[in-house]
Amino acid sequence: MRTIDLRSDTVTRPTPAMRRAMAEAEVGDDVYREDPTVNRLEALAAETLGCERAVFMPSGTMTNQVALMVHLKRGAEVIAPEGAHIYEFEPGAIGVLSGGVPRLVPAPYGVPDLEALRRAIHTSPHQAPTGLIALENTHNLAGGTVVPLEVQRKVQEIARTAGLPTHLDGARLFNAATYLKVPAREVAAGFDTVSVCLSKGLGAPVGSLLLLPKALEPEARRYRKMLGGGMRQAGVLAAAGIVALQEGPAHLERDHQMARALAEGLVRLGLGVDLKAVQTNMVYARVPEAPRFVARLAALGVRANALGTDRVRFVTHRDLDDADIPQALERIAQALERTS
Ligand SMILES: Cc1ncc(COP(=O)(O)O)c(CN[C@H](C(=O)O)[C@H](C)O)c1O
Repeated sequence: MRTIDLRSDTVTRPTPAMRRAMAEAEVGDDVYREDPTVNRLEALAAETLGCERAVFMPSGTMTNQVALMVHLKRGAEVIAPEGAHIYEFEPGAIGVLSGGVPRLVPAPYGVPDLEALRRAIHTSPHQAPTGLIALENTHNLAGGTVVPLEVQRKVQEIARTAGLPTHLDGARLFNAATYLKVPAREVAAGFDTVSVCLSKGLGAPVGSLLLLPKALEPEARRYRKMLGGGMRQAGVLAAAGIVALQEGPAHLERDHQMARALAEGLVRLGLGVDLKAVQTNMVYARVPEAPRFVARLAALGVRANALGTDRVRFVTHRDLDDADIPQALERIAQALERTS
């Protein structure tokens, strides 16, 4: 029986084109900036996203945390939307690596409440100073939801007025661009730093990029090295990243359509799904005793992640066959029958 893996788009495997590029990659020592393929990837990413420079790193967590280290002084606050990955799933790194303090603001569907965000900016000497405003697009825990460009621009205006930098956790920036039907550079526009993952929906086996101004690059590279992210012949990985940037975005619309079909099927099965939140490649469903349900589902050959006791996340991606979603729905129905 074919296992249908809906745990995350991080499970995507390198394509044959990526493997060929990896095998043929020209390499050098990237710590000395001599890996031609890493240099090509970084130049391509900066050009694609309309930023001055890009730094290749092993993970999205590292790109986010290096950005926070560049922006934040110890004891400064980073304002972020509730459920932000930089707070929820980068295990305490904010406090450990940058000495920053998270200040979460309400963000229904991942869209920050602008009034709450304005109020969260500290100026009193009795409080931690605000050092950064961060957004997440798409927003993972909110459901893979998209922050509208005009909201991003309003947040950037608030930050500018307050003299604050901005960071975008754009792990799934290309999913947001696909949903908005705009070039990726429009989603990245206006932020001081932007993280973009190659290893999720774009399909690369490893890696993320931190997009940033030239002036911040030396510090970002120093922090990357400090964290052990200085890589040697990383062109083998960057070669796949180039293919992912060039070919990956075209597959995302299908991922979104599969998620929509899955969501509608789950509703038909009686599960609680907020269809308004199903905008890209994620579906969150309310399922009683979620961990037990996920275990039963795994025994039926469908893998998904339980969040807490009553939510299950399903994520679609390019490695799924067209038959996988209908097949997954059949197996989900079986798993549900076993509970009744
Ligand atoms: C918005 C966002 N920003 C950053 C990251 C970190 O990327 P990696 O460190 O896993 O490369 C993730 C990974 N998300 C992973 C997933 O969704 O399966 C897990 C939760 O960490 C993310 O969703």
